[in-house]
Amino acid sequence: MVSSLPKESQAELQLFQNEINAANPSDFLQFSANYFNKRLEQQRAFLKAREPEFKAKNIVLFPEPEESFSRPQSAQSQSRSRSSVMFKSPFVNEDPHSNVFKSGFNLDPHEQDTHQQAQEEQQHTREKTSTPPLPMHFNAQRRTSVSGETLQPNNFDDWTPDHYKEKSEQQLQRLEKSIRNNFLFNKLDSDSKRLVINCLEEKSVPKGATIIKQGDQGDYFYVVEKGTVDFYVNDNKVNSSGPGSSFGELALMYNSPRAATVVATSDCLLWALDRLTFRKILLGSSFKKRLMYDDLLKSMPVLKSLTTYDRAKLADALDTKIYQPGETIIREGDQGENFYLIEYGAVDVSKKGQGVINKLKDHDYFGEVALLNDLPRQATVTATKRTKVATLGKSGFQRLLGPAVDVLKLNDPTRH
Ligand SMILES: Nc1ncnc2c1ncn2[C@@H]1O[C@@H]2COP(=O)(O)O[C@H]2[C@H]1O
Ligand SMILES: Nc1ncnc2c1ncn2[C@@H]1O[C@@H]2COP(=O)(O)O[C@H]2[C@H]1O
Repeated sequence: MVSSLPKESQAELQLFQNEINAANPSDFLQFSANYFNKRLEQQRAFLKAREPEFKAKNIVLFPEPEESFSRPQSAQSQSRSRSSVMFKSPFVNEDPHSNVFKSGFNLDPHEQDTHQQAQEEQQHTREKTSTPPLPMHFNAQRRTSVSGETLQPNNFDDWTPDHYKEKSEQQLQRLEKSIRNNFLFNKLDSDSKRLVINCLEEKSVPKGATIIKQGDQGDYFYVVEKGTVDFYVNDNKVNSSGPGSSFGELALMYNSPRAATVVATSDCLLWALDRLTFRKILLGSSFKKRLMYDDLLKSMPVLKSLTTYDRAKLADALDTKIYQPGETIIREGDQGENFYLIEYGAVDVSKKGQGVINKLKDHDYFGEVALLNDLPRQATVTATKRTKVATLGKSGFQRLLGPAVDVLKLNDPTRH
């Protein structure tokens, strides 16, 4: 860490370091460029929402470019103004390299990995450092976009949060209680959290009212402050939930029709977040894992029987690990703790006295035998290439695989 830097910059570097440790990217520069542009976008969105507040204090966050250059200025002041107000990212459209970035940026979904632990560390670090004061020459207008961001399909440049309304102290206290244990909000850094909180709209719903109808288009995501709701899929009750829980994310995430009908089973007080803010802020952070693992989970034949909802819940529980060639992932005779899905790479399965008995690759799985049968590991699994796996802990394995467990049992390689 460069100790001469201001405290905020040091905190920022620490966050970055955490992300790097967790993702272990093979293309460091690509990863870094994406990371910092994302941070810039988040900061921009946060400030855009608070623009009126700053205007009232005569602070211009988003200066008009013409304004900056139309007034006659001394050479000295002009050059100062150019560098401070019109700072231009090297990745703007006119840059000769920009086409390279535009066409080649979505390289490898592998580089967008983030580890839950790192996110929690990030949250922890940010919680400790309050919103940094604006630097003297701060310019919120600076360009941020470089890549086709797969996780955040719309561009922040075109977006202002329409539903932004500073909450009263009393509302904030209530909200703090409702979202304290909601993992979606715990994943947000403090700026984004504040932005989301101020974009939430309060909605009272009487007992018996239908809040969401299966098949409808998605408009809002909901957090329950008070009351209880039931979920119905094709008229069958599948779930219920209460204060602190949230629902209505699937249609907004996947641009799909509502997957369930949601009915209030008591008078409810809800907080609603509009579709666009949800996609801009929550999708890329709180639901990052769902998007990150979506392709993998969809492509695995063993998981074909899972619904979108099941897959989403499963993705929430996954973690990523990368193994280098020659590394042992599972050792025969050990206790089983995890189930593994291979995102990419190759592994050998071997048994004492028998040598290699199986070879597995992209989109195969392993580690299920010990968990299904409560046995020690039945074989050793070793990476033969750089291998990236998604891991699911024992309790998640028992809770979240639903009908896929029957398929795993049927395919158990030790059955005969
Ligand atoms: N078993 C379930 N299947 C589908 N959706 C569910 C289920 N249980 C809860 N839900 C929630 O119900 C919501 C209905 O709207 P969405 O499809 O947008 O998002 C859905 C989920 O948040
Ligand atoms: N023929 C095999 N015998 C035992 N395990 C195998 C075989 N082929 C693949 N495997 C995988 O190797 C894993 C070793 O750990 P588990 O016994 O938990 O689960 C095992 C299976 O997922």
